[in-house]
Amino acid sequence: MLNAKDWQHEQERLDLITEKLLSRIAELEPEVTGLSDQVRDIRKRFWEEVTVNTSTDEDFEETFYSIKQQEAVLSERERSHRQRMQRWKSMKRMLPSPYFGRIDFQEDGLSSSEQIYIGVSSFVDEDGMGFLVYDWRTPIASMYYDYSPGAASYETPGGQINGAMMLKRQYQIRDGKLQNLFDTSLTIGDELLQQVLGKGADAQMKSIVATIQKEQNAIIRNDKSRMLIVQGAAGSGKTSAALQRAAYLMYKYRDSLKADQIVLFSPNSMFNSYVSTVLPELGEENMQQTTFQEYLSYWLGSTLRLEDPFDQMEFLLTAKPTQGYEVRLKGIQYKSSEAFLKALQCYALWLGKEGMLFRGISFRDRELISAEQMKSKFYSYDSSIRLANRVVLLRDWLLKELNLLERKEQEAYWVQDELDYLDNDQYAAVYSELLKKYRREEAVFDFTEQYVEAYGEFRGKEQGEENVFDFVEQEEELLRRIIVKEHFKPLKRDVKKLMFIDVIGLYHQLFEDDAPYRKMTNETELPESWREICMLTREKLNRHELFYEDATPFLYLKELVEGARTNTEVRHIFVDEGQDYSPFQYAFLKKLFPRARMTVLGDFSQAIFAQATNLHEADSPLLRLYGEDETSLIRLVRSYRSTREIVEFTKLLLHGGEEIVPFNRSGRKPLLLKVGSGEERATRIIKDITQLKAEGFDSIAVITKTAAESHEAYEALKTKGCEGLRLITKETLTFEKGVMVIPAYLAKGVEFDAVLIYDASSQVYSRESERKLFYTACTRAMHRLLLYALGEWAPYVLELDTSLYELE
Ligand SMILES: Nc1ncnc2c1ncn2[C@@H]1O[C@H](COP(=O)(O)OP(=O)(O)OP(=O)(O)O)[C@@H](O)[C@H]1O
Repeated sequence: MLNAKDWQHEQERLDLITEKLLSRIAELEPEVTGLSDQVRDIRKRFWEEVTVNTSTDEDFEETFYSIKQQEAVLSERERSHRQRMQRWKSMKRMLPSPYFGRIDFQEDGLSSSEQIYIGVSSFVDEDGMGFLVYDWRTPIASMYYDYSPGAASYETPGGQINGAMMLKRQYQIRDGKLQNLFDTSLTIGDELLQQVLGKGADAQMKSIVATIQKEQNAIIRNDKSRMLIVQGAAGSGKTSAALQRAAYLMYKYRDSLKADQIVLFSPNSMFNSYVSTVLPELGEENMQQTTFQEYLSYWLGSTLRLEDPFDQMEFLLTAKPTQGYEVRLKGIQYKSSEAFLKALQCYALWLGKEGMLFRGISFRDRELISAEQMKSKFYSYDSSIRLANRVVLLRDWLLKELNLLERKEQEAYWVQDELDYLDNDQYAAVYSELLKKYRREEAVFDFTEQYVEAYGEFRGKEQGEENVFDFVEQEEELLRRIIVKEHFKPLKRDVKKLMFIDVIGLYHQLFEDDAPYRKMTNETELPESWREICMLTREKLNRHELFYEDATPFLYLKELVEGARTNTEVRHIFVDEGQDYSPFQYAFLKKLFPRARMTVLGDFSQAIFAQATNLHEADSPLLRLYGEDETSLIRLVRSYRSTREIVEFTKLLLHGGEEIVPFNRSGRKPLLLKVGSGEERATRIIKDITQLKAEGFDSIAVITKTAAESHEAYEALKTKGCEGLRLITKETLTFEKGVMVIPAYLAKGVEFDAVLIYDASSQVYSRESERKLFYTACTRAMHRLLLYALGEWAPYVLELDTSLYELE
């Protein structure tokens, strides 16, 4: 056990490290500022230092090397400045709490053990030889997360190092003062973890480096698999593990991996703000963060109005179970499936033989090139050439045709009209623009020869009047060319953007009827109500709109026809809330980022979208995406977010199907309250919120099923005088502490001190398909969970054993 002497010894060491840090920071300070001045200075005087002389070959060579040398000096200074700056910043960040852990490790064959202190960055002794603090991401530090005292080992590039861990100690240090010390045995610091988890929710997610658990460490440091799937219970630290993993990868591959080569797909923009501080807290730059919806909209551009996933969700949650509802649901399921993906691939093959649709090119109400002409040209190419390559051939042919047509067009009447309408100033402006362009970039014009002639005439005119007539003639011809060229520019631009392909028509064509669909796609098993699905899809497309479930297939088809627009820069993709993506969307991501590794984190028990993907069962399409050998699956079953009482309650909402082990932190049982009226509920909720605030909870969410219910709840609570209440909608960009009303699907991934389920009655939650949404809402609670019902309880609550909750 720790005694006063140990404590004193540790405080002394801490003081020593703090002193060293302070002195190194002070030492670097003038250098850091001085160096940036130097770099600025060199940049400014760059050309003063090089002698530019190109008279002879030797002079030229000398100039060349002088520039090269100056460049090298500059980049060396810049690099050294960057490095020092980073060191200086990391030491400043370490100062309040230089380390959080220590292990004493004796390597096999050595006679003594080494004390290894672990912190958010490394801190090396002045002589550069010894580590005073090891970065948590170093190989040796991994033992801190993986072992209890006893036999231990770690991997290095040179092989495995074995030995014995004699001690494992944890520290809580604040502002350079030792607050607490724990020697741990079995798991790391249940005591420290208890303290960390007992705290209140924050507006921003925190890093967990001091208390990473062994199974989380396996996720963080896994760099073998192309695909890493993490199926983890609610609150098991999936998001946390993902963020520390990004930090780990940036450290391990710091020479080759930049922050913008990692992309995180998150469930919504508010979540992005919630997690955005973790990496900077760890001294790393943020990775790229986006949502799948954002990505789709970006690629779709303005061609079609895209429904957003939350509107899709709202429809599914609020629509009555009419036939239309069932058809939409069936459509979503089919369009999300691998079967549809295969159907589209077959469709693309079929298009290689027949059925391509083009859009004719028109100009001033005349068709210049018809769709039929394009089609016959397209199918005249060798059929063994890939579809997308034939599209390129057609594009080049169209550009040539347009050049010919452009030349012909110069004689058209409308050109004469435009010429007549040019006033003198416009003439002069066009002409002087012409001159400037000519001088700058002769090659811009493909009629240089004539221009030079005209230019010559112009000079002639300046010298004498004889050549005026010639010049005017030339000038008119040039102006005609310019006028037509300007008008043809958008046509050519559209051709370059492949807008002559009727992608909407191609997608539409798929949904025309039963028999053609089978023929075009080789599909044998059509979903139920296929005709109705077709009709619904066509109606939407005719309005130039796209259902959310159609967006990925539409873009996929576009890629198949036009060729893939892949991103080869991105090396790692993280997909959080991965259960909410369809197999189709995964296949699309893989195609878009062919050089990236993928980390998918999710919980099938929280699958709230109709297109959900099971992440870990044997038949999961995710396991097939990169093949078994390239795939690792890690399961997290321990839940850290909620108290044991809340976990026990929520776990049984799922019939105990998933294995979930609560972390041993106790609190009050969930409270169930039946209310007689909406007014009574509002009054009671306000009273409960006041009480919760008085107990010190400052992040409180009233969770509803839908956005519509959120509005209703917000109005009801406001009318009754609830102060400081915020309404969270899909447009909300930042996550803040306080009291809020939020629909369950937007609360995904975030957490609150207390959660109040606005209406847990069977009037609101009755469908079996909404069980997971209800579960997701309840699992957002860290310390307190309160449920209200106007009428009978939802069936999932009625099934529960009454010992799991308090009733009022
Ligand atoms: N090793 C850990 N040390 C300290 N806190 C942890 C640890 N692991 C998880 N937590 C905390 O548990 C909470 C839940 O973590 P996180 O949000 O990462 O879980 P999740 O699995 O993504 O949850 P969900 O799927 O329910 O959204 C967070 O407050 C996080 O800080």
